[in-house]
Amino acid sequence: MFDNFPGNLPMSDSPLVVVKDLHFSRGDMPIFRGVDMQIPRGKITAVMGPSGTGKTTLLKLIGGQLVPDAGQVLIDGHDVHALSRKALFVLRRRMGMLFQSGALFSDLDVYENVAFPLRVHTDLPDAMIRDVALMKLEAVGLRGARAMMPAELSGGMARRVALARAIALDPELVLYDEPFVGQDPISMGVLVQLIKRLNEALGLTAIVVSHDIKETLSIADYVYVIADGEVMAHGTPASLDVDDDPRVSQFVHGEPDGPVPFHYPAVDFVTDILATGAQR
Ligand SMILES: Nc1ncnc2c1ncn2[C@@H]1O[C@H](COP(=O)(O)OP(=O)(O)OP(=O)(O)O)[C@@H](O)[C@H]1O
Repeated sequence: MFDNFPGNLPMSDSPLVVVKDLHFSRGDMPIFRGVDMQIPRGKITAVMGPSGTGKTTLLKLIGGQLVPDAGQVLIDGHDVHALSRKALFVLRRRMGMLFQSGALFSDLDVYENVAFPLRVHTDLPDAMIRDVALMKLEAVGLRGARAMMPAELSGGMARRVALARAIALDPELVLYDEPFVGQDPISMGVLVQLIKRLNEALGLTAIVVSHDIKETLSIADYVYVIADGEVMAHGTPASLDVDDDPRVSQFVHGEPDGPVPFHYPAVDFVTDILATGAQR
């Protein structure tokens, strides 16, 4: 009876997430013009591309926070945008999200931040919540910091607590949006390894959106590069490294100059400067 309920976990080699001919616009600005992707199970897939290309938007479409104009996102065969609210809620429990803006609750200590999703989404007794929360904090190396308040944490520690919270419900799929942003090289290295280790230990499927090309490629099993509303390239890090498309090469090697423009589309600069009147 519940065979096709999104809470079920069929074992399969098929991709966990399939994005089919996705179209999405913001007002009259097209963001995606037919994006296709397959996110393999149990692997880390990186989504990269120039700034403003829609990577965060893509994660929100996958998570069901945004609705596409056309096309589909299938998670384990379930069309995310065709689900009832209840079924989407159940499906979301199988996803952990570590968003750039996903700040910790500043009035809850570290322990309560990690326990929060368990309290909201489960009926577990307190003793079990404690075990799970401490296990997740142990996994990110911060069991000893359980009584600290978010304001007392370094940026790296805060990101690790947010990660512990994101995996509190044992998600199958974790969406990371710029997990390394604002980190010093040491805490960045710690986070990179942590994401890799957690993925292996918990058999997670991860989608990582990041500008930190070197770090992300060092842990990614597969990479999609998106630009101009489309998938520009995809493959393993090694195959992209030797891709001779200059746009892919510019991106993968982090070169500032190349075919991928630095500027957001705008009218000609001189025309803009010479324009008169009060317009901005
Ligand atoms: N709430 C919103 N309303 C209108 N436009 C938006 C909104 N959020 C994002 N956009 C626009 O959608 C486009 C894609 O944004 P998005 O944040 O997905 O890009 P990104 O690739 O994640 O960027 P970055 O790498 O710089 O974080 C941008 O042009 C942005 O200005």
